[in-house]
Amino acid sequence: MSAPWWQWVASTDSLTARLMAAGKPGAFRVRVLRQTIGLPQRDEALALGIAHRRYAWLREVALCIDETPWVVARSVASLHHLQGKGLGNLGERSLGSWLFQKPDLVRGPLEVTSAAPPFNRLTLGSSASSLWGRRSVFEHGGLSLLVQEYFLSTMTDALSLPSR
Ligand SMILES: C=C(O[C@@H]1C=C(C(=O)O)C=C[C@H]1O)C(=O)O
Repeated sequence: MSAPWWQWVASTDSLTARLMAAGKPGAFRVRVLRQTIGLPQRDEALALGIAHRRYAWLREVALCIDETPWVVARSVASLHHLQGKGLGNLGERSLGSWLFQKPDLVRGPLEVTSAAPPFNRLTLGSSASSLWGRRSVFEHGGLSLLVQEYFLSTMTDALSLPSR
């Protein structure tokens, strides 16, 4: 991975904050693609240590600058953990803004992939392709939340980043 991409992919602070800083003021927006109760994929359940045939909270978003998706993300949490956390009302507010306010927040190790997002609808039907993906588990107040983020080729063009 090139050094400029490493700066993005290996960062452990809020990606929302980084994207806001990289775009023009006010240009950042979370577009919710899907938020639902559904079955996690097997690898997601494994990463969270939950049963993969148990329903979970799933949220898929595009993180956009000027309406162009730069990152697509899918987050997964067990329903049991979610109770009383108020995540259902998040809407188009960023999960990152919510998470990074928690004083007890712990982020597990990052796993990185060059594979495309395994969730089809996140390709958005656009010509953007995913260059790097990563995931980690956030822990806060008994909640374990798997956040998977895929960095799109649109960022390469907009920020003059290397091809990988
Ligand atoms: C985890 C963060 O939150 C971002 C916001 C998300 C959302 O609103 O669903 C999903 C993934 C993120 O990249 C972050 O800002 O670091």
